[in-house]
Amino acid sequence: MASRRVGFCLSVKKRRRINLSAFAHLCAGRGIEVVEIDLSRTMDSQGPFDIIVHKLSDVIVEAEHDSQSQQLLDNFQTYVSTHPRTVLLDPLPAMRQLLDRFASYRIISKLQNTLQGKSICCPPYLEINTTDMSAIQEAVDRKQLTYPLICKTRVAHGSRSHEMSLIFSRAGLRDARPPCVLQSFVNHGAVLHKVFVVGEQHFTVARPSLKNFPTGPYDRKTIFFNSHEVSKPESCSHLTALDETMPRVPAPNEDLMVAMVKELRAALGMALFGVDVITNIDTHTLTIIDINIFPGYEGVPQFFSSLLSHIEYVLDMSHDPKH
Ligand SMILES: Nc1ncnc2c1ncn2[C@@H]1O[C@H](COP(=O)(O)OP(=O)(O)OP(=O)(O)O)[C@@H](O)[C@H]1O
Ligand SMILES: O=P(O)(O)O[C@H]1[C@H](OP(=O)(O)O)[C@@H](OP(=O)(O)O)[C@@H](O)[C@@H](O)[C@@H]1OP(=O)(O)O
Ligand SMILES: [Mg+2]
Repeated sequence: MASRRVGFCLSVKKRRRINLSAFAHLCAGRGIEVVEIDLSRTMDSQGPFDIIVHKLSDVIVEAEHDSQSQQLLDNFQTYVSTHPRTVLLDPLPAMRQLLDRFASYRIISKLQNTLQGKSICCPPYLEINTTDMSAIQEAVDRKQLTYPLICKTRVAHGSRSHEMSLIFSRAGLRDARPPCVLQSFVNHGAVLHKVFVVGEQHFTVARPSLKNFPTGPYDRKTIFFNSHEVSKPESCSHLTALDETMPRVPAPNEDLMVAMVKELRAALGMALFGVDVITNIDTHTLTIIDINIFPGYEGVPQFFSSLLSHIEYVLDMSHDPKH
């Protein structure tokens, strides 16, 4: 079998975390060569590639205000468009939707309609584009969003996108920093499930999450936090500590997760993504709070073997004359 080449285009942080040399070793046993792409060099000099696995979200976000990142992105895009036989995991337009929380919550809301009757939902939310306080207050009232509200930046990826706040009353709305999403906080017993998707497969891991709060509004100062302080495996924050007497919420139903992942894969047109779900402690409704591009897959020992099978599957399909 002729050797096949997989290019990886990742940030320094991601490369450090992922241990690419271990994956390269696994691939070598299947006649697949792994190449780390250096975006600052010409792509042609590093190719050819049968497939490119990337997480260009940082570069795309930076390209908005940085011409050097824009140049790197242009070079990458030129290579991709002049090499149509190179498969991209995942396609850039598909990935771009998830850089914008406005777009991703629209996708989740649609899914709620597609999976009607299956007890899956998206928390009620608003897209905020204005600094006009009275307009924000009026929109919150009109949409009947319940307090507390969680405020998330419109940009969904990159270091600044994880700074959030919990707003407890109308007065607290002044702490919202547009453009952002205001979303009703859903009590879920401080447990989050991360559903990590790799093509046809998915893996679910439990993580710490924000604790329950009494339904508002009430007079309390806005809490500012970084999402990575509350929902990483090692997170240990006063915001996640739950009262011992609180009943435990059931784990999400697996059939429901299968249906959710299938619909989302089709809706997104992506293979490598993560869905963060919580279970409403009152209604037991599965609630989708976030979708992430190429997440960390921490706690998924099968990630490498699963990624390799997916790459092989995609390459076989792309060489099959019937496709
Ligand atoms: N609507 C909600 N109701 C209750 N808790 C929520 C809600 N949305 C978010 N959270 C809590 O806030 C945390 C961060 O939210 P979210 O996943 O949207 O942030 P993120 O920065 O996109 O995270 P990630 O690092 O997974 O991309 C969640 O892990 C969860 O604990
Ligand atoms: O920090 P990790 O590596 O584990 O992965 C995180 C990833 O960072 P990365 O850039 O290193 O992939 C984040 O990406 P950015 O939003 O910052 O772009 C985001 O997708 C998180 O959801 C991931 O956490 P997880 O969902 O897996 O807990
Ligand atoms: Mg996210």
